[in-house]
Amino acid sequence: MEALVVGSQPIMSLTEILLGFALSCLLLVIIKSYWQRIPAGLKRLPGPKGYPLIGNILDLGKNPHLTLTQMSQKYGDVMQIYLGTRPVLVLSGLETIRQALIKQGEDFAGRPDLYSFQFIGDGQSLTFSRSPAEVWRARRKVAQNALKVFSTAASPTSSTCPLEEFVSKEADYLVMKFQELMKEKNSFEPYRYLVVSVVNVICAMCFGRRYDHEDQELLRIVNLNNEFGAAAAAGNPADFIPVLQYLPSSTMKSFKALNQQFDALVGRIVKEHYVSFDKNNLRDITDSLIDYCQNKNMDMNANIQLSDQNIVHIVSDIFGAGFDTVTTGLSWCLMYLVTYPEMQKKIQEEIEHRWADSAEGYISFLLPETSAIISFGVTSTTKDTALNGFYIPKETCVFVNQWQVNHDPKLWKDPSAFNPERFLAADGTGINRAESEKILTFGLGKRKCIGDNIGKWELFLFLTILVQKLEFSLCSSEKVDITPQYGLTMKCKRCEDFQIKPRF
Ligand code: HEM
Repeated sequence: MEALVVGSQPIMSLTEILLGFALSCLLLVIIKSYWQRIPAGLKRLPGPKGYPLIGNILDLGKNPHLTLTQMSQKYGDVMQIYLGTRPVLVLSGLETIRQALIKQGEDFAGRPDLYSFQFIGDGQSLTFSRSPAEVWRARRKVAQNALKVFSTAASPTSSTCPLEEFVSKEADYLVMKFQELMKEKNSFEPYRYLVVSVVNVICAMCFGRRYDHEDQELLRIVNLNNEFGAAAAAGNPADFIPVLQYLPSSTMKSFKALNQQFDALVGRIVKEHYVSFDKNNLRDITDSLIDYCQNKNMDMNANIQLSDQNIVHIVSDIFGAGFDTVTTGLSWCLMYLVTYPEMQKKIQEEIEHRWADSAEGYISFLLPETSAIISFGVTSTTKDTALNGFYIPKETCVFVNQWQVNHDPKLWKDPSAFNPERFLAADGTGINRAESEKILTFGLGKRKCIGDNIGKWELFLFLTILVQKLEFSLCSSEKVDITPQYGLTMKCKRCEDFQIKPRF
């Protein structure tokens, strides 16, 4: 090999020179990815230093919501961490979050291009895909419309809306089932029964059918979604360290498989709907989407077309988003009612004496206190932007720390204490709107949950019927641990010690 020679001494071989050059290039690429040019007048995002390649992943620990809340006290409401090699903007503080998601809503309305998102709904999901803004907006509108028709409009055969009918049926089933379990075992764990009932409600809305609680197809749906929740909560390292996408991963393999199974299942039900579809008798959300699709396809001026496959994805999205959240909210409510029996008594008295206006009563204070169950919202920036004077490039992944807002001592007196009465209006009549609007449950702005009213209404109805007919308590006098378990939805620990007494 030729060598660089000074006098008679070679000081560097050509191989060494090439290697040095390659390393310098690599170093430059790494520095460039961490070091961005900041436009004049704006500041660089503050945040903790991370390790090369893994960034701050190890700092997050088992409770990222708590760690990031702590970090925000040091670095502020707008800070940047690194997960692997990906910069992530973390937003805290209600005013900062309102500024970003509402006042600058268009800038923060994207979804990040996480590797795992492309396997949800074949990369076409309404919730997770990165489809162009106008396509996402049109699909969101279609989904909102379909939800409205089957959740709030009066059904032709009844004075109540379909959602009310579905929930009443399921709540009555639960009342019967809990009594049966008491006879058999003297105590029970409620979550596994609540989840099947909540799935049945969303099945009734989406597919017009109620399943028997032992039905194998229903249990498969429940299991697939439990697995999805577990995979999402565990986090996927390949989303943040791209090189891992090319290595075999058993977690990723089962995540892909369960998404395919879920789509195949919904696809089959949608196909059956096409066969029996009758334009003059729309039975459920799936029919309403098919109808929309056919009308749009006939309308040559329609700028956004919905394919049959898109229908499958919209139904899957509504279905997937609508039951883990509601079940978790409901199980928290029951957990608090057995932990604070005096609250249960108040609700029961109120239901008996003021049934008609109980929507403004104790349950409506209990719900915001117990159903703020989402730790983080996850969005991304759609263009280069600025927030609170900091520069934020296009396509930055954004974590919205909802947990921090819901436990912020600047917003709440004694934030960790159970105190539904914080939502009571000063004159003692009804709910204090300004206070309840400070709670972040359903996100804010362009990406806000489209099922918020359904979710609230469902929780209210389930709870009212259950508490009216049953008295819930725990069989052991030991204090239960009600520390939330970290996940995108924060769950309570399963508890086998529930018992009930029928009230009439
Ligand atoms: C207590 C119950 C619920 C909670 C706490 C909840 C919470 C949320 C949150 C935090 C988001 C994300 C907002 C963001 O990205 O900033 C969301 C999105 C969404 N939710 Fe809900 N949700 C609930 C019930 C429901 C129900 C019942 C449905 C449907 C029937 C639903 C459908 C959706 C959909 C489709 C999205 C995605 C919207 C989009 O990306 O444009 N949710 N929800």
